Amino acid sequence: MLVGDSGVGKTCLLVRFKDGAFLAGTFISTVGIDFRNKVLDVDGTKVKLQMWDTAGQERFRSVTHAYYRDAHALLLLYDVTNKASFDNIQDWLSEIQEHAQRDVVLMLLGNKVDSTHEREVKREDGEKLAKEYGLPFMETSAKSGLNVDLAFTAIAKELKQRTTKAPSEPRFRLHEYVKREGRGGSCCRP
Ligand SMILES: Nc1nc2c(ncn2[C@@H]2O[C@H](COP(=O)(O)OP(=O)(O)OP(=O)(O)O)[C@@H](O)[C@H]2O)c(=O)[nH]1
Repeated sequence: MLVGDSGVGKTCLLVRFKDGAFLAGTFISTVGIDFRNKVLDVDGTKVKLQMWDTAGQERFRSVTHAYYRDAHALLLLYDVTNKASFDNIQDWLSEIQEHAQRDVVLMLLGNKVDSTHEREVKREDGEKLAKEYGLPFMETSAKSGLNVDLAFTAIAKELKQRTTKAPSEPRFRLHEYVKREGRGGSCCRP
């Protein structure tokens, strides 16, 4: 499930992952909740991800609350060009604590990293916040595609392990995987 303020790029991130395209142009806010499926090959196993795209607008909050309970993983997004969306992360974390399952997989993403000139949130600030809450963190761009597949693949690997891991299999380590595989945030032309 993707959560975060309105306009941070949740729908675009999902569309980039699902269809490999960027939704440029007019911003159409999600109403309530929407979902898309994608089947991934994770180390030889087919994993079907059902991805719920929530509305960031305050007025839909009660609708999205109802979905937290069933979510296995949450991608919490802010927009690196919008400081307010970053400042609101703490409030989102409180919501998550209140409504989501205790063992939900949670990842923090700073999106729109392609907009280098408009950046208002430094990468280090994202890293610091993530560290404070013990969250895996990456900067992404739905526009350039930076780290988008990686974020969803990491989640899929973690979820697959939680359901099917044999005792003899090595443990998948989400934090380490994201740190190792994630690419730098301020490069990459669209
Ligand atoms: N430059 C840039 N723009 C982006 C990126 N992702 C989204 N946008 C733009 O940001 C605006 C909002 O994107 P959405 O994906 O609709 O935002 P949302 O978080 O789903 O918004 P709600 O549905 O209201 O919660 C759109 O105009 C997008 O084109 C990105 O990675 N880079």
